[in-house]
Amino acid sequence: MCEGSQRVSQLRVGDEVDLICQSLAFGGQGVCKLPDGYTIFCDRALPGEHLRARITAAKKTHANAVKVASTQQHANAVEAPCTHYHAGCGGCSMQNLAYDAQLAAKEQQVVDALGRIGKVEDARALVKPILPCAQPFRYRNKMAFTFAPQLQQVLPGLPRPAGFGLRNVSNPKEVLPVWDCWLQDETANRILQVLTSAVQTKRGSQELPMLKPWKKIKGFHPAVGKVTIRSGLDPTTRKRAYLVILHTAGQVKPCENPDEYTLEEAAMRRRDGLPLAKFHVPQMRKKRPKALMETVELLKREVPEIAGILHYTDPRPGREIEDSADGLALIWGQKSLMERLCGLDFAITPLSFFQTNTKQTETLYKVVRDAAGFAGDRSDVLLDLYSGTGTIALCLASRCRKVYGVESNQHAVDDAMENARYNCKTNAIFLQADLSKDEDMAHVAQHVPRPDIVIADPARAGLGKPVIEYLMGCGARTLVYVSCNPATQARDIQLLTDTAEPNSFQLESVQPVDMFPHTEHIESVAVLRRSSGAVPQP
Ligand SMILES: C[S@@+](CC[C@H](N)C(=O)[O-])C[C@H]1O[C@@H](n2cnc3c(N)ncnc32)[C@H](O)[C@@H]1O
Repeated sequence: MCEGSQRVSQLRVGDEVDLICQSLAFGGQGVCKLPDGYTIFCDRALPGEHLRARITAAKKTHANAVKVASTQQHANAVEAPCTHYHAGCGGCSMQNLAYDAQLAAKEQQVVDALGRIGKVEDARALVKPILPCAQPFRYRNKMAFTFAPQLQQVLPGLPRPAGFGLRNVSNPKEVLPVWDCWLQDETANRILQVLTSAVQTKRGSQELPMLKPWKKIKGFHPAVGKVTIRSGLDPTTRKRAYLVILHTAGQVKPCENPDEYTLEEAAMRRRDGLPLAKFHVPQMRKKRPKALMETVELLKREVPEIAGILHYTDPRPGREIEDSADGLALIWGQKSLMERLCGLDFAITPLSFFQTNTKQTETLYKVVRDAAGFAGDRSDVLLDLYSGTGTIALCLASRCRKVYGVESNQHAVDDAMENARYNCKTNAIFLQADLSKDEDMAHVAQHVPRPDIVIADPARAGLGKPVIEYLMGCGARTLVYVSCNPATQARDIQLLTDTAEPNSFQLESVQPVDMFPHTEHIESVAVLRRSSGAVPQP
């Protein structure tokens, strides 16, 4: 609602308007409406908040805005604890909303998507109360920070040094300096601080690869200069261990005749009886920038918890390591970590997906386990679609006769097989297939026996047509659909529960789980079942 007399046609970029935020949209922006129904999506607006906002983009259908100030005290507003949030950091979107209110807003988004997109009539009754995260800060085991040759100015008159940070919510071209991110632990923040200090030394600023090579590349996008910090659990010391991955564009080539493992790492892993991760990471070439090696020494000295440092070069900005491992090179230490989930040990590599909130993943998997409805006599065949490194399939394997995982990323499939061996799950099989392709889905259907239970945990795009068609005909009695996007989940639920289809499922419940407090991200687990009469015969 617009409290001023401004009309849509008059809205221009830079205008300020008084609004009341009605709800949160998927993506975390506040939804505000003008009297004629025109929608303004406003960053950082809280549901129910009266605010003044500045228009940043005005289109025919809607406008975007940033909050300038609250105009009335909001009942659920709290003081955000993080300094960077106040400065406009885009890493969190809701730190100044009380955690209970964040949970209520996320739960409501799941209900709304199910009703509006999924056309589910009794959506409110089917959505269970959202499960909160017991540790709402410092929960992420992986964060990426962007490098900027000039960070955003913190105060007028102060210099703009080089460093690492996160994008400004209202001006994504600017990278805000970040030294204490409340989403990751203190050790990861120490790594960030050491790296920023390294690029601010004279030699560092001249030689470090994230500064140099990208300048030579036409059309370079600065997002390519970044650092990823990942953590896992050292199985021998039971302490957190860290991988640092420096991403740059450019031409830093690995040596021609690389060993698959550093001798140091291989000896260490053999001694500890750990699996030698299968993926191939060449050692970085001998001639390395001096500043880089000084930074490595500094990191090792200042943060002894670091287990390995890698370098990823990519001439195509924005491409993720998971898409192509070609440019990955080991600078020092080990190239993978371990993490413990539901009593099993998993290898974490830079090449495959791993859930970023380890503790809350155990809550999520417990929901999946309880929803699966096992026969109880270990007779079930379970199919885990979009299986990543096999974590769900392996956590449930002891309750099944056989578990199958299907995943498009070959590195993740290799990790899953290694994880199965390491955890002695001899009834687990993992296949590589691109589930968006009919021929790959047909191949899976041919090689996997009729499943009793299917778990599907796709990326944000949801299930594709080949998967929906397979699910309708596969005969499984239960489908547990884990989603990080309530909109695509609701769209798929409508297709899977279409009563015009003889083999359709019935939606039993949807359980939202808060995996990512203070951010807009929403995870939900939908349970769909078929009555035995509707199960197609093979
Ligand atoms: C949200 S992750 C879930 C992974 C796993 N279930 C877990 O809990 O760690 C989605 C996975 O789907 C995989 N994926 C994405 N597109 C795919 C496709 N078209 N076919 C098969 N797998 C795909 C990704 O590589 C990723 O590992």
